[in-house]
Amino acid sequence: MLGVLAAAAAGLWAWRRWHYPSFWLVVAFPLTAISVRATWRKIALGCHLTKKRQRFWFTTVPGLVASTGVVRVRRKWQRIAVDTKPFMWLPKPTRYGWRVTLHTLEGQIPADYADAAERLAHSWGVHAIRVSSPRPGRVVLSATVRDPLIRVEPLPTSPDLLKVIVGRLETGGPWIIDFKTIPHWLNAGATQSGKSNLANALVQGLAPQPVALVGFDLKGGVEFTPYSPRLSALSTTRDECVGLLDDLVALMTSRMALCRDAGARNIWQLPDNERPMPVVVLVDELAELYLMADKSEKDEIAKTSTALLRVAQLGRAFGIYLFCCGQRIGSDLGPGVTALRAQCSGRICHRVNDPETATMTLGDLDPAALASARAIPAETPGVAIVASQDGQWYRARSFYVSEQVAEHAANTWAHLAPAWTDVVAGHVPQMSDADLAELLDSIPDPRKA
Ligand SMILES: Nc1ncnc2c1ncn2[C@@H]1O[C@H](COP(=O)(O)OP(=O)(O)OP(=O)(O)O)[C@@H](O)[C@H]1O
Repeated sequence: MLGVLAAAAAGLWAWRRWHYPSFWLVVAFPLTAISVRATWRKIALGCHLTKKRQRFWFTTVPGLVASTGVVRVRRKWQRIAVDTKPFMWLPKPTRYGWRVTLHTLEGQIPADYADAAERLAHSWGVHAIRVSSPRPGRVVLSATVRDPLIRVEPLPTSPDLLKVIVGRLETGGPWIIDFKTIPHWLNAGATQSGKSNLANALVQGLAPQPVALVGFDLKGGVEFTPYSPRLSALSTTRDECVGLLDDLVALMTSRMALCRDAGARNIWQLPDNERPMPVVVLVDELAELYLMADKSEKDEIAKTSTALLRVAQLGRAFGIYLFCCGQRIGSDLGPGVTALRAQCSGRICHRVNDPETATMTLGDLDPAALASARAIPAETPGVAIVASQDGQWYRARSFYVSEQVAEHAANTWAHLAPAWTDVVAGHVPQMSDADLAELLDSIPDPRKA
């Protein structure tokens, strides 16, 4: 008997160890679902999610004090106030845990459940609970049993232009940076938080696409110089930055004229053979563009700041996109930064040292997002809070892309880098849709690299 039990336990352990997804579905999830349903009343009470409602109560021993300790029962049938829990549907399994729909009680809003999320997670012993509301009166609790971002496996490359899969969301879905939907991005984080790794993932993803890449690297060029074969332009000093920004503004003005003459509102409405190549501008250490060593730099900084802001304001329609990285992106750097931040709807906040940076990067998001950003541990570089236009925020982690891998991609696809003078002169049209589809289909899968 003992031998059979030991063999069964060893079998279950091996099953869990070698094929967790099927073990979760067949063994662990049904037990978890039963336990979630069985404990809901007590947990809802402990998390203050119940409401008092009048109910008929039957007691076999009139005269005793009822279990709530409040009501003295005099008759067998009595109308008393009882704690009612929100109605819970059956939990459903997900890739990393489970989710369940609840009916809110009168006067409750999804924020009440979001406030209680941490208590719920501790009560059920899960990694995290996220709250969403698909429609009024319903709240969905999504539980992740284990942190899915401890280890992230690469995904296939995206088959679309200007779309790069850079990591995974905590939901298990891909973390996509899509410049066509969200043209400008801010990527903030303390040192060693994973900002450069994300930029590497972006370079690796964009290198095989027909886009012109431009780098601003005021860390003396240490970050982007290895990728220079695939960059059409790279500036590493303040002077070079001013010149390159002038080029970008001139490029934008000429594209504006092109669109106006063709009666188009943006470059994507132009015919195939006239559409210019999109430009992605990567900025590392944004603050350096705004820092003033002495007063003689004041005019130069004002010029840089205005040009960058113009690119951010008007670039979207004319195929110029920004990806700005920095340790601090605060208002103390001047009004130019605040205005630029307002134009960047894509926000990525890696681990930060001070709550202020999280607030500055993630803006007026849900306070839970700020708390989550501050709680990112140093042991998991690359984990970030990502906010985009859908108003939702997600925990996500970038794939690990070493400098060598990104450099290899930059060298492999160096022939796709157009000369900057040609881009500025408008001599680099975008490929036809058929050629573009063929090129994007030919990109090798990074999982096989
Ligand atoms: N997604 C990830 N998975 C695993 N390791 C990562 C990931 N992202 C970053 N790292 C590791 O964390 C360390 C710091 O990353 P990175 O250089 O990108 O940080 P950073 O924020 O750019 O730092 P700094 O501002 O000092 O340049 C590196 O050793 C890198 O290999």
